[in-house]
Amino acid sequence: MTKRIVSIGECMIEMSGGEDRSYRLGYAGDTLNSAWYLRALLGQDWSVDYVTALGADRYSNDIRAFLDDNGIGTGHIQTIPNRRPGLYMIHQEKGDRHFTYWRDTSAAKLLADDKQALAKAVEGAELVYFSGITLAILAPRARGRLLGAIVKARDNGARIAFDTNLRPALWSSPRVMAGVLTAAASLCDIVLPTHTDEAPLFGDKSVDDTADRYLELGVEEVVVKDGSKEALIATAHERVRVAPPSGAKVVDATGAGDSFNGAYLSARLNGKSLREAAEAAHRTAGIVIGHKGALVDPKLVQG
Ligand SMILES: O=C(O)C(=O)C[C@H](O)[C@H](O)CO
Repeated sequence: MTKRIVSIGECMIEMSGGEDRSYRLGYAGDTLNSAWYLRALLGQDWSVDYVTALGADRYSNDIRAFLDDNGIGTGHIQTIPNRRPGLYMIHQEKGDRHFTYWRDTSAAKLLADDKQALAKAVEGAELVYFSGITLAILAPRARGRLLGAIVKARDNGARIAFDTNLRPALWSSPRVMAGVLTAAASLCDIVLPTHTDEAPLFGDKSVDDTADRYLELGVEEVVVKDGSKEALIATAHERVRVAPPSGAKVVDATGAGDSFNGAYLSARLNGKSLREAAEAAHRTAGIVIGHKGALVDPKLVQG
């Protein structure tokens, strides 16, 4: 029987490149990016569904077709007729990627408005994945509805994976961001934060501090990414440190963490150890950062 993964969040129109003012149009968003790499790396005994809301416009229809063509389930995507997808542009500055968003009125902001649709979307899932961006785009009551559906899925046997994915620009204040992300993480089995993003907000002095903070909440497996430095995978019984392969060429770091998560989770679902999963994750992220935009041809990461 096919096992099910559900990833919940926002897919946007992505404009990458920008040399001579020419851009490449793609579709991306952190939770979709992870779903993309999960789809690329898992066998056909797994189905990967993307849960979001889109409009009925041509770009929304293109996104649906793009997901369908690439084997990502669209059956639980809601349609909000008077809304459109959000958009973001990537620019490179001081060795890192930066995002500018047009997403304030995107359809995805309403993805948790229909409680029943949400409950149906996560039904029977083995793994539910979401992120701090998923929570950031929602109104406070919608956040509560989403977390309610996630708790219910967990009670029914799903494992819950969460990347805190800090985006201060999407939150009303750092205090609200820290409070909501901490509360959400406490409901999860696997949390995949990025140390350098979390350190200024939570005062973590090391990757171990970041891991300890989530372990203390009761999270079973904490996967702390740290850019080009070693990742730390921590459980109550084990701490594994895995360095990325050296010599990766960075063209565009967009999607590095998301592809790491997708590869890590797919390896764990395939029964790999913490170390093997982190090695596979670094390998995949190392390929993704060599290309523009968040999503690379699945064949490039399957080898
Ligand atoms: O920043 C966001 O909201 C995005 O989802 C855009 C990018 O695809 C994502 O951040 C990359 O991690």
